[in-house]
Parts: sequence; C-alpha cells; structure tokens
Amino acid sequence: MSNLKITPLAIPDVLVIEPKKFGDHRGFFSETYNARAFADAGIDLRFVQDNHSYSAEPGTLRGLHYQGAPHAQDKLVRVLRGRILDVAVDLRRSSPTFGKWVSAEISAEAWNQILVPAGFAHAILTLEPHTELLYKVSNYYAPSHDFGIRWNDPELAIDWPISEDKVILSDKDAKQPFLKDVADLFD
Ligand SMILES: Cc1cn([C@H]2C[C@H](O)[C@@H](COP(=O)(O)OP(=O)(O)O[C@H]3O[C@@H](C)C(=O)[C@@H](O)[C@H]3O)O2)c(=O)[nH]c1=O
Repeated sequence: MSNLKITPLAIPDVLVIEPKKFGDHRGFFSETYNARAFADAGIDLRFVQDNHSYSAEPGTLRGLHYQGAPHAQDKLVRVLRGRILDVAVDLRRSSPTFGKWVSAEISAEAWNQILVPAGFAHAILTLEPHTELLYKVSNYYAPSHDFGIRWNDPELAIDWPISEDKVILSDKDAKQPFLKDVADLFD
C-alpha cells in the first residue's frame, strides 16, 4: 500500500500530498519525500535544491513568484512549523485554466505538502507566527529568470484572507508587475 495520499486540486496538475506519519511514544517518523514512491504515484521529478524560509509574523505574503524557462521550477512545499495558505496561478498560455488560481492550507499539524508544477506562479501567506517552510525545487535558483506578479492583481482576483493594509511584503513583491504587463510566461 502506498504511503502517500494524493489529492488533485481544481486545477488537477496541482496536488496536495499527505505522506504517512508514524507516531509512537517517542514522537513520530515520516518519509517526507521518497523518489520511488513519488514516481510510482506518477510524480517523476528530480529535485536539486531545498529551500527553507521563516516568517516571523502572520500575514507575511511571499509571491507571486516563478522562474521563467529554461529555469522553471516544480516546487514541493511543506510546513515545519505553523500554517500557510498556498496559492498557485496557472501561467501556461495554452492551458484552459490560464490565469486561474487554486489554493490549499498547508500546515505542520496537517502534515500535508503541495506540489506546484513548473508553469505556475506561487505564493504563500503565513497564517500563524513563526512559520517555517521547507520546499524542494526541480531547478537551481536563476536570479536572471526570477519573475513575479503582483499578489493582488485584480485580473487574478485571488481571495486572500487578509486586508491590503495588514499584509507584510518584501519591497520587491510590493512592486511586482500585473499579469497583463508580464512578457515571460509559458507556452
Ligand atoms: C528563491 C531564492 C532566493 N535567494 C536569495 C535572494 C534574496 O537575497 C533572498 C530572498 O529571496 P526572495 O525575497 O526572493 O525570497 P522569497 O520571497 O521567500 O521567494 C520565494 O517565494 C516563494 C513563494 C517561492 O515560490 C520561492 O520559489 C521563492 O521565490 O534569498 C537565493 O539565494 N536562492 C533562492 O533560491
């Protein structure tokens, strides 16, 4: 029996993945990533970099981010501490869901992960203080191809559970362009 429970979201390329967690009197054990189990489940990716980020305050929003081709990244995101709303936006022009978004709550407590494939922009909003993410990516960081879209682009109309005056952003993310002005999308 597989140790992975996989649930596609409304855009079915975006997956929520729950690895099995074995609890005992000491604590727990979990295989949070197993290349063979993922491949058996149809997720045949090669991850090359692990990223760890910490956000002190709830309401911290990182995104929307993506790396352009040929450096596009699949991202397998999990939460070590705290809770996030994770959002993925389809940037594949030929996709029937181009410009549409999906979201899922990912948390240390739920022990779930989200797979955001290449071709999507990605953002996270922290819902608790001291939230830490660990995520695997399938391509190396390429600053020359590190692109973004404004988190509150009205064309995307993402239903963020936070008001604009409360959100905590990087200087870069506060000034990201709108989707209509972005040239480097995907086919
Ligand atoms: C993403 C990245 C950043 N950095 C550096 C650049 C910068 O000085 C510092 C912080 O970078 P950022 O402000 O871009 O970090 P952050 O806003 O956390 O960016 C991340 O957001 C989430 C939503 C994603 O999906 C990730 O792919 C990534 O884009 O870290 C690396 O050295 N390697 C990397 O892979």
